[in-house]
Amino acid sequence: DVNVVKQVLSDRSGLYPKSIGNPHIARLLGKGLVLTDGDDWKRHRKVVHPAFNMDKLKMMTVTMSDCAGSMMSEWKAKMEKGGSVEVDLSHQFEELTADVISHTAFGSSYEQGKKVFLAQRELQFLAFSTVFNVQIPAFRYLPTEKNLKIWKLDKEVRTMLMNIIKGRLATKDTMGYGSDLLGLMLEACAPEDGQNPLLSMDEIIDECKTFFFAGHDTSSHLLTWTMFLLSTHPEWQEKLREEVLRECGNGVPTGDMLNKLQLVNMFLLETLRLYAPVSAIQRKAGSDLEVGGIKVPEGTVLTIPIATVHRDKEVWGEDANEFKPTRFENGVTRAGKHPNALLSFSSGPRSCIGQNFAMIEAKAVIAVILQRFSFSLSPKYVHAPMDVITLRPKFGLPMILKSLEM
Ligand code: HEM
Repeated sequence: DVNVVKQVLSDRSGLYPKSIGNPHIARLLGKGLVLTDGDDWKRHRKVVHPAFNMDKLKMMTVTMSDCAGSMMSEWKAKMEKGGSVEVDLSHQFEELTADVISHTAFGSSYEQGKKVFLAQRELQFLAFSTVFNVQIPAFRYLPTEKNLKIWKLDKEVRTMLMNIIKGRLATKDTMGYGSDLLGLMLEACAPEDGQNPLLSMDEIIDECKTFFFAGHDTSSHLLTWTMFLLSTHPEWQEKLREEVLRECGNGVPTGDMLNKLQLVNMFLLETLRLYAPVSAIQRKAGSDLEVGGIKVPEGTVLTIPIATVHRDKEVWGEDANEFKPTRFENGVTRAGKHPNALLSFSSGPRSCIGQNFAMIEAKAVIAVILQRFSFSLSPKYVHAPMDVITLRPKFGLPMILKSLEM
């Protein structure tokens, strides 16, 4: 029931704190924005918020398109006679979004940032390999082979991030903090008149780790499912290409140009509805409560089933299971029977802070691909969406791309 979902997600009084069962994930993100609650969360959100200011994000579009440009140059280099190539887009977008987040978060410190990303990725794989196991609290303190590896990697990530941050702080008087996500965050957290910085070194490190965790797979899967739907709806592929060429020509799209891509926007929203990269989120009851008329004891885990709400006929109409981007032509709040029915980025105070970043990135990447390539699904593709924390195609997304350049 979307009204019950709203009751939970719009709460500002701490009735429904976050619920994270896996201790490795908690360790992975530490005190970053995703896992904090209460006053700590408010302090973190205040510091991170300015980094996602729309004007700042628009300036990052060139970086995003440049990263996509390098990916497409590799496709061109592999092209066979006749100008076509088959690639696994799911894998390509994992690499691309890693590059984008490393560049936009760490700018001039990109090389070190990429190393952090790779170490953190390994840490993530180790943490997720136990996500569905029964959690025995004492196990996380035992020096098992896996725990030793996790502790070593964790220390490496921390040291690398601390060195990047210390470097920034050392050069702030001559070069400023920098205009990347890290620089903007350091600026917002700088101490005023001899007071302490808003976030400690450990908390800034945890925010950097959170950017990688929260902003990588999610963005990558949005691109993957968008390309899947564009290839299975060639008439939409044509319409979107026409719009991109009309608004952006053949050059690198600017933030303002991307803003005018209405059909692309509608297409992305419909993709987010049918293939939401995060298909469920969790909270717990902070005390004995009543939720949707049901008595819920303190500590009960509440799961918000985003994917189920997104296909609910009572909310979206009889065509809820159909792919129909035009349902968003009058905006997100009017697409369903409830204004808060699209939950891909959640809603309320704890909604995704990176949603504008993700939408701009998706528009920039899809626009430059449409400018240069037409594409169709490879016969090798097997439709098997798999939900492991995020929703991905189990066997990848093999796609045949054809160059549109003469
Ligand atoms: C298509 C891409 C994305 C999707 C679908 C997505 C989805 C979500 C969802 C559903 C939540 C709420 C989680 C919960 O309440 O348990 C969330 C929160 C969050 N997301 Fe995203 N996200 C995306 C991209 C990003 C990016 C690019 C970043 C940063 C670079 C980011 C950073 C965050 C952070 C920090 C939070 C926690 C916000 C808070 O609790 O105040 N996300 N995201």
